[in-house]
Amino acid sequence: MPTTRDAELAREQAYVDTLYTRLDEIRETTRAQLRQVLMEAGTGTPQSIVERDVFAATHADRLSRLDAAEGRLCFGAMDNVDGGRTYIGRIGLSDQEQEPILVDWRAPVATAFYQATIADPRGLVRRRHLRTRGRRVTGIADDPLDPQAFMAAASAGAGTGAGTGAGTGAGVGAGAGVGVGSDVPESGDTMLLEALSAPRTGRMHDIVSTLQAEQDRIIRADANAVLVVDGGPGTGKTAVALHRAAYLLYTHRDRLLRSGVLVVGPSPVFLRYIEQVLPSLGETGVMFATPARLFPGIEATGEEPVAVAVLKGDERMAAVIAGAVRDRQRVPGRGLRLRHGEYELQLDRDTIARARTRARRSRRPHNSARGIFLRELLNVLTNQVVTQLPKGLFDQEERGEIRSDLWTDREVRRALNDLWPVLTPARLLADLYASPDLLGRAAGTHLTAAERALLRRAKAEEVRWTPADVPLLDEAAELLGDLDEQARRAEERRVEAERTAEREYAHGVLEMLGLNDRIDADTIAQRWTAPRQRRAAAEHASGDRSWTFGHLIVDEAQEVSPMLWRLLWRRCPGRTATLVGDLAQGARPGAPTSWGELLGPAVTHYAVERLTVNYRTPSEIMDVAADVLTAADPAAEAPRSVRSVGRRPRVVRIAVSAGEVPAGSSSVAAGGSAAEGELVRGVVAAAIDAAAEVSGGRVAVISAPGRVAVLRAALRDAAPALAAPGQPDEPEADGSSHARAGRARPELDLLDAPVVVLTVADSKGLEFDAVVLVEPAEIVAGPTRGLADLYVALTRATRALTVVHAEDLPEVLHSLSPCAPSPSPSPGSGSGSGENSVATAAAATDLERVAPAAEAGEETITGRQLHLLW
Ligand SMILES: Nc1ncnc2c1ncn2[C@@H]1O[C@H](COP(=O)(O)OP(=O)(O)OP(=O)(O)O)[C@@H](O)[C@H]1O
Repeated sequence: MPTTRDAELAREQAYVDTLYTRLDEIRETTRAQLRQVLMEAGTGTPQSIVERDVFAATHADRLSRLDAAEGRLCFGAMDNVDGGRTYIGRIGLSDQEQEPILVDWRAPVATAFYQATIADPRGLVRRRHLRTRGRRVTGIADDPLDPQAFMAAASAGAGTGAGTGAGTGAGVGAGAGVGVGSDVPESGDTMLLEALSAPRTGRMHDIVSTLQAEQDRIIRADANAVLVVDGGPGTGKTAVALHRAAYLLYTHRDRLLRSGVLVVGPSPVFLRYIEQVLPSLGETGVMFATPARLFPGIEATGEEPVAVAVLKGDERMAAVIAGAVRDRQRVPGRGLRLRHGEYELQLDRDTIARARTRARRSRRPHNSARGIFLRELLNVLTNQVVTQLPKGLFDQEERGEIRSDLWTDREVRRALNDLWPVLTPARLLADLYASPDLLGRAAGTHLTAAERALLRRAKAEEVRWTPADVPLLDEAAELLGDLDEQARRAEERRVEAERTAEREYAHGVLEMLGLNDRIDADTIAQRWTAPRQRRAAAEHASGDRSWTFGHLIVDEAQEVSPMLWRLLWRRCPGRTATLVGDLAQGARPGAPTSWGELLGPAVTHYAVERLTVNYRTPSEIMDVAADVLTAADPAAEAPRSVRSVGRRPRVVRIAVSAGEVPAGSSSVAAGGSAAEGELVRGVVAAAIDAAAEVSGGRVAVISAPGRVAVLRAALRDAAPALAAPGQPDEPEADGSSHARAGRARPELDLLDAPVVVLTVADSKGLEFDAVVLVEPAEIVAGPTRGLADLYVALTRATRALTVVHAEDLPEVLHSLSPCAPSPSPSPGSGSGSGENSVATAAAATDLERVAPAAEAGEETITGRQLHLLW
């Protein structure tokens, strides 16, 4: 017998059917309009061509947004006090009479959907969530928002969590979730819990249907300011930042499509992890970059010791670079003597100094002020030649000839070039690192001798740029100015990139319209100028250092060094930015402890919004992580986990016979001692076990950098189906700095593997169903902020954490020690029991025979080179 709920489902299905029918109609109309525009020959007046291109771009844009809305087109509805109902979806739709039938989630009216609570119902009596699969409505969840209805629902569905005032986030109980057809009402919390408990796919998804009130407020905050979104791990900072980008592009579309939005994230793997979110929301006008790629033409893949990266990020380096540029504008103590043919010429110290002052006063960058300097000195030299000529006064034309003779004279030219050379940023920096004299003069009193020694590189040719070099190159470029040649090449690269992008785009459009056989992509790409403009923002940034963005979004902002901030503000001089981060996760030794300190004097006005609910890490794991946070900063507050999974972290201790040294980069690199072998086998077994536990989900093995290569190789041997085939063996076990040379970026495949081995730095911002954490003591003892790194590693898992160690656990992990209450997996966890792998048996055996570890050997994972410090 059909229930009320079945009737409700049928009613919602009918409405959703109407929406999809309308979506199909609009799509078909748009497709037809686009087809018509594309088939026009385009031989009219320039104005008509421009108009046609603008139409084409508008239709194509609209079509791609309509396509992106296909999945979960409508996900909710609001019942208003006046009896009306408003449906909320990924895009706005109107019927044939232009009456709205679906409201875009970003429209002002949709705010109530996310923010209404029982205490503040915002004119609503009920919020309804729709669960859909394809075009089918499979579930309904209601949040009653008027108190009487709430009481009624609460007594009808006691224990389901109905009416907890969804939108408040925390407090979702485990085990909620009711299938279709049940008469027990579901709430918005059920939907949230479902989303949070779903297996991870290696890619972040949009959260538009379950956004929480505190998140929504941030997304809709004023665009014209610097907004800091602060929050612990898993609080949705990244998700919020991306949804904010989509919101800003919707609200300020014209302005932001012209100038673009720049999103900076910590690593290529991270960018790959988030790349689908904005397209799934129908937005593409965003440029993504890692700090290593913010200087056009350079991909900074080198690595260097943490202390060097930290020094390069120090604001004093701005003065050093400025000093280096000034130092290359030389005035020799005794002036210059030159021979030009039969003429003896002389430039005394004062003359050169005067020319230099005049050039500097122009306030032009070095390479363009050079013209003034050279002109001054060539004039002086020309005069000297003229006065030595018997003929006396010369007219302008003859003087000009003398000048160009002087300039083509190799000796004269070399001497003048030496005084004020043409410089590229790369040349300036490479010379600086290679020469103690240059560095000494440039640094003046800004750096100590020990700091100068840190920057020193053996030979200029060996320079491989690191991420920390990028802001220095940019700083230098700012002071040096463009070389004509450089600018020309950059422009060529940009035009080529645009052409390729247009061809691909046109190809996609033709495929979509089924016009492949009637018109070719090149023809469209050539005549279609509007998309070129549309794509220009993103394309420009990779080839044009001077491009400025309309909005800047920085993820993991706590890692940004003062020098990198200088670069970022040059890219976004309007200072309209969303900066998301967590100071407690900062890896940089001596990192600032407040946002004010981190942002420095360049940003005097900013607002901080705090997210407090952890949507990722279950409470069983977060309890352990919270101890680490407290040890690092007793005043810090850990975010509250929104759910528990009934599974405590598992610990596998590898028994080591006395006398065997458990850790050490050299033994690790070489494949190691018997103890190392045991540890590696234990880790691989735990990873296989975890993969079985989260079947279909994702597992990360997180270790100190020195172990990554060995663990990857061992995993590939033991379980090739689980390891990514192309996993890079970086960073090198020997700690060499040539880690990523010449690779076709295989690290990007990492997210597609069921099990990946990562350093803490590479795992930043990512999440996995299960994490196997290797030798936490090594992570704590690393060259970055060890406790912060441990905190990051512990908070990556959505379901299961296994710690494998041979050394003693760090004191902060006391709750995991065998003496602490319930260290072993709790019964009924739905995991660990009865898995078919050897690993479970091995783990159990190891736990049983917790042998006293050998005295921890000398810590050898030291001075690791790290590429993630900016
Ligand atoms: N409202 C929500 N609905 C569904 N899922 C959510 C919601 N908020 C956050 N999540 C999920 O929680 C997880 C953590 O979010 P996110 O990665 O944005 O956190 P974060 O604060 O950036 O974490 P970290 O600081 O560790 O990088 C993601 O899977 C995200 O999709």
